[in-house]
Amino acid sequence: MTLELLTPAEMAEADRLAIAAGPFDGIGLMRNAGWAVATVVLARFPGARRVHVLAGPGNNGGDGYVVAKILQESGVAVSLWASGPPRTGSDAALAADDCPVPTKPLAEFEAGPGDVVVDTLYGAGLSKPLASDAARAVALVAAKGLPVVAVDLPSGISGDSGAVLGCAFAATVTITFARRKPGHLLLPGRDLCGELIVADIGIAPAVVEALAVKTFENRPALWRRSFPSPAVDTHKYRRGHVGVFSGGASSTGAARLSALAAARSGAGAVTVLSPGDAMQANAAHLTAIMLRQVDELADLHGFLADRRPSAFVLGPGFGVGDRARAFTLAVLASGSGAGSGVEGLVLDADGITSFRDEPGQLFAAAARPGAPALVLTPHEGEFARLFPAIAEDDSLSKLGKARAAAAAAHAVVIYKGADTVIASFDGRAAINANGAPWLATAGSGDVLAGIVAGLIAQGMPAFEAACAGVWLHAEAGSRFGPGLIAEDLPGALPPMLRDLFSLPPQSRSDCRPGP
Ligand SMILES: NC(=O)C1=CN([C@@H]2O[C@H](COP(=O)(O)OP(=O)(O)OC[C@H]3O[C@@H](n4cnc5c(N)ncnc54)[C@H](O)[C@@H]3O)[C@@H](O)[C@H]2O)[C@@H](O)CC1
Ligand SMILES: Nc1ncnc2c1ncn2[C@@H]1O[C@H](COP(=O)(O)OP(=O)(O)O)[C@@H](O)[C@H]1O
Ligand SMILES: [K+]
Repeated sequence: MTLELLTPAEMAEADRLAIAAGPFDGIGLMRNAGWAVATVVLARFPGARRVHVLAGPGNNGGDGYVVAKILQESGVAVSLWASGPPRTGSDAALAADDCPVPTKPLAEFEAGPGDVVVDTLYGAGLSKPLASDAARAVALVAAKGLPVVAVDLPSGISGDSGAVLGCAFAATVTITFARRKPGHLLLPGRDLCGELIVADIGIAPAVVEALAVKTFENRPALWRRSFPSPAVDTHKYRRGHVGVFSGGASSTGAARLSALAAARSGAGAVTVLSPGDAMQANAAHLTAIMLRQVDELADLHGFLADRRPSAFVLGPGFGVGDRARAFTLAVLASGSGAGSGVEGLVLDADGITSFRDEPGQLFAAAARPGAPALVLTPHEGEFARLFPAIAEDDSLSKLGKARAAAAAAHAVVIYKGADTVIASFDGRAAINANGAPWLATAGSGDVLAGIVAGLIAQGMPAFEAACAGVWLHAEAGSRFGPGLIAEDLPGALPPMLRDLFSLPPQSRSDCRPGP
């Protein structure tokens, strides 16, 4: 499956370019779309008592007229309910002229048990909350529990953001065209699409390539090519060395979770950097992971000089304050970012919160030429602390917010949640969709931070490492399932890694480098 996600505007441009390039004109693409939908309706609902096609005023409605015609010609009982006539001269008007099924006003829509609804009210062109006739149809279908086949998107869902404008259908199956849209993966859109089918309607790959899309679904094909694989003659320090900062005596567990995850992700060496008062607690619980006392900046500089770490995690259980800020800025000041030295810093939890009053200090340090890559891993609350203006901007989707934050911070931002978005300051972004609610458990984020740092330490570029880490973490949680606690996650990684290494080598990556 292709990874590119097209915004509705990009999809409209793809339609335009495809029509210009041929062989299909607008009505040709619409007929292909209608056929794809009718095929799904016939295959999935062979016993439908009646199919109700709800047609809107735009080209989404145009698809509906094609579907109604094909279904009626296939012997299905069809009712066609329209919210209004299509705009004169549009492809939808051509489709309506060619449709033998009489239309009835949407405001009078009725349906009964055993019926199926095809939703072609609004797709990519949804621009405002559903009007009363459409909202009434949504409520009636929900009350009767009828299956809905949504075309392009369930009406009411924004293709850009996945948000519900007013109200929306909850579809059993959604058929979209050429490529998925962000609203198919972002919540609540993802949930309301039901099963998602991407139909080929004759838009050539070259058309999509011409759009130079920068938004992707996060799947292994996006980053598999740069996933670190140990050379046969490697040694442990060539596999990267991660330093994980521990909190004080009463909060050491989070750092150890990160450290274990970094080791499981393949880093050759991991050291927990512990304050003196927590050395005993850490020593009692570490085996393969190394331990070093770091109280002052001078201790950190000693570690940097002696052990040449390639990535750090700072934040889990660390405590909020001056010390977190000083260590963060020292790490960001240390790296060469060019193959030797510190390649990256994953700043999580308390590390993020420590900069709530002076985010500019962090962002300037990350923007310094040659600085290690900064990866921020905020959940919603932490995001709002570091990026309050972006968090409050209701015009931005989660995708837009993550992108804006990454640009502001000169960082890779992993905006966590059930629909985690990974965004880079270079404009690339990916939406993750393989997670499961079992991941919502204390310490789960600490493990994610460790995986990402482990991958960066092994030489994976920060955006790819962030995407790979999010995917592995989510996959581990989903496969483990009920009963998951954070301690289980590092140990659940090896089967995922084995699967990754058994994938055939890719000849190309779908992830274009940034500018
Ligand atoms: N030839 C083409 O351009 C093709 C278009 N396709 C279909 O065309 C759709 C996009 O068509 P459009 O751009 O016409 O967009 P839509 O059909 O989604 O709706 C746009 C129209 O509805 C109005 N509108 C938006 N939200 C409204 C609301 N809540 N209440 C009342 N009116 C509202 C807009 O002002 C506009 O007139 C796609 O989703 C896809 O289903 C496909 O058939 C493929 C080919
Ligand atoms: N409902 C959910 N579905 C999928 N993933 C989730 C869900 N809720 C949380 N997660 C994931 O679990 C992790 C929780 O991280 P975080 O909130 O930092 O927890 P903690 O601070 O306890 O470690 C994140 O990676 C997040 O994306
Ligand atoms: K629709």
